[in-house]
Amino acid sequence: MSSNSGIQIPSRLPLLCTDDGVLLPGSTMRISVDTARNMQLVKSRLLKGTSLKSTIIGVIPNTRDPVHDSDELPSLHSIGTAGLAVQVVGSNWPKPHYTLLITGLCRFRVTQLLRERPFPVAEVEQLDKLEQYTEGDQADGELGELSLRFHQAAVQLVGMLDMSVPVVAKLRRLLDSLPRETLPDVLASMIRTSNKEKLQVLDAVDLEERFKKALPLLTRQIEGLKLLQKTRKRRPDDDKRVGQHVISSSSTLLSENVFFSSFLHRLKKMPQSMPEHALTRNYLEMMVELPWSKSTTDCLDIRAARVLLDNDHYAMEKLKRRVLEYLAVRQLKSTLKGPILCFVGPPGVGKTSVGRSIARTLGREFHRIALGGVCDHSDIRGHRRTYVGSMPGRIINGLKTAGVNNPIFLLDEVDKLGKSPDFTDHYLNVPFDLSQVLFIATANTTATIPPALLDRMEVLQVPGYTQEEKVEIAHRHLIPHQLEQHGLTPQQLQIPQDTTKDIISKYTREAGVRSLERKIGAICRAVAVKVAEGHKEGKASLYLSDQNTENKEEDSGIASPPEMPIVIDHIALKDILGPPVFEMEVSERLTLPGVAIGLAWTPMGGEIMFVEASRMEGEGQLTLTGQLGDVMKESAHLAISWLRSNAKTYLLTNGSADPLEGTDIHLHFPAGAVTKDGPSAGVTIVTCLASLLSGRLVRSDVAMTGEITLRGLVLPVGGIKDKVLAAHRANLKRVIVPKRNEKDLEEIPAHVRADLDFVFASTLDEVLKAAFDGGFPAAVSHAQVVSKL
Ligand SMILES: Nc1ncnc2c1ncn2[C@@H]1O[C@H](COP(=O)(O)OP(=O)(O)OP(=O)(O)O)[C@@H](O)[C@H]1O
Repeated sequence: MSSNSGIQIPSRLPLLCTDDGVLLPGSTMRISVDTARNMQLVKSRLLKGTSLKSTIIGVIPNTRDPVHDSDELPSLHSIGTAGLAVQVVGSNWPKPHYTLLITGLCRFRVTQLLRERPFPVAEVEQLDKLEQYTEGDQADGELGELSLRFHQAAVQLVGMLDMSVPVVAKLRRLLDSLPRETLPDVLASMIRTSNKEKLQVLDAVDLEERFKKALPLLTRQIEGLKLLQKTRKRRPDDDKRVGQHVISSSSTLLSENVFFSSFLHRLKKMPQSMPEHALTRNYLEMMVELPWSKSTTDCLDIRAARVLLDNDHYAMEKLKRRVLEYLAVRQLKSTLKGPILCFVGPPGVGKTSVGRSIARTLGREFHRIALGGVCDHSDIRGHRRTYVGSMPGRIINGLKTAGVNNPIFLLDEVDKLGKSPDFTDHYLNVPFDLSQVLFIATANTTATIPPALLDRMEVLQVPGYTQEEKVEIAHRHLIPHQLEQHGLTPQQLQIPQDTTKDIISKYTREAGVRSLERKIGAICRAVAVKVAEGHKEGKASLYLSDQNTENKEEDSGIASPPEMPIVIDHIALKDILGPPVFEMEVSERLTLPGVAIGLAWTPMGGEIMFVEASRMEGEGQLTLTGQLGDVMKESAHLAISWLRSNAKTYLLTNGSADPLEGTDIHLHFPAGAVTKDGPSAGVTIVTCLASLLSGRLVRSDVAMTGEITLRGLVLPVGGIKDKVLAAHRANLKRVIVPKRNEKDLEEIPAHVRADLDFVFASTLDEVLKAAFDGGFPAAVSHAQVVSKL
């Protein structure tokens, strides 16, 4: 029965012979292609063709044993399914082949084989009317009764599955929306059936016969399920597993079918180009899989939340307090649209893990969206659907992964975004209600967050940790966590606090605790090996005298258990982690005039920064190296100008009116790979140059920060807490900070403050006095001044 109206498939179709499955109309199947004929078909029809027609091919099941190497065309089955190739993926591994994603459209019969090479092409007769799927009118008589019974059985089957599995719920909705005559094909390809049984359904050209062939398959599945449910002990997850078992590979197929009718409808009207079809198909699939109305229920108990946050995180009091306030407000007024919280701080200080805890306290799904490296809006908002290879954006993909419409999204590294994102998805092109989603953002710095986005967020600073805080975090969280990860117990491995301090100061240099956690992991691995090997000796010797212990074991023939607990002392630490990576280098570098230590703030936390200067004969030129930004270069020029104009006061003239006369100065900021900018190095540059010009050494235990003016004033700068912590980490004793930053010291833990001698400077004169032993200028014997003025 050839169709007179609606969509007609071409009367000549290239034939793809499949060995591994039967494609039925209304289902989607992946077909692997590697025989010469099929490969040829893909190459010359699917990859070269541009019209819609060229993407429709005939898929014929191979009913005989495949004879791959033979040049003979296998005997072809006379009935096949016309399919639309929606995706072609090629690969050369393990051998050249293509994988096709094909959606079945309708049955056809081969009336005449026109040619066999390079791939078979046949004259075909279309058997199913395509538009019958869209009409959906109910049949009467035996057919009507059969279709009713079939529908009831299908409903019964779905009723036995767990409705909370999204794919099952989808299937349930489908059963009512799909025309009944499509059900035999759709269900036969979803439930467990052999290829032979599918073939019988395919061969049932007559609709009534098709219902008759497919109904027993459905009934068998129902009986099988009943048996399975009876014999299994009823555990809570059972139904779910059964559900997944039955419809395991059918999710693509389901979504395919929901919109199958409208899909075909659009197919009729669409420009005849293959990419458009593939795109529409992917789009529909995405639309169906999105959690439009599925959500979790918030279960917020502020007291429990506080306990959980405290249990998960040491210190970070300010942040935890703000998070609790935020949650409390949400609890009181759930409709309130709070700000987007943005945690800003160096890597490894627990920003992500606080986000995770918030999700746990609320009982929400958590999904992290990495924005680092996103340079294009389309990454977040998706591509317009009309582009070939277009994809939905990360937000929409995240929703699909989370499976609910109210997850917590952690927008990681919003500072690495080029521009301000807008969250309407281009690909979806219909608004998805994101009002239920709770967004939390993280960033290393606010400086590069797009202003429009920063405006909508409440920034919460998460500063780096002091050495003491790190020791606590290590002993309360990181060590127990790593022990558990490596299957060890505190009775097997102990890391004393002194060892932890050594790890922190000699093997890591970071504001957070990420490397620290990694080093602890390395220790656990080393110990786990020893425990598993069943060594006899514990402590340091465990790592040093492997050969002896092995010999002893060989002698006795039995591996004896290690002496517990294995305690990691300094020697064992060195054995496992190697020689210390960071030795204190500060004093060594300050043995010549023209070196001073500044304090820099970077997105990674605070750092000490050396500034070096040297002079040579020349014409008063200033050379700057070390990847400096414009602001930093300006600071250098300001510093030179101020020193020139105050040379007399500080006895720097060295015999001429201008200390730079006949002299070139080279100012270098080591660690050239890192771009440095900002005004806060001003005081350090002045000190470094004053040292160079005076020939006096800067105190080796002093670090400083502050912006300067031409008139020698010291202006306040940012990042004081991180900078002071860096100075403390480097074991420096005196820190010179701008007077107007004095208030910022409140944030610094008392024990750190107690270790340091702070000098609050409002003029450069005060800076220089504090930076040099005995003040500046002091009676310097070699700086005999002969003023020409
Ligand atoms: N205050 C803390 N208490 C307990 N554990 C912490 C604390 N801070 C960090 N950690 C632990 O340190 C590890 C790194 O933290 P996390 O990944 O959350 O850092 P992050 O700030 O998000 O880093 P990034 O910005 O690089 O993603 C985690 O295992 C986390 O649990």
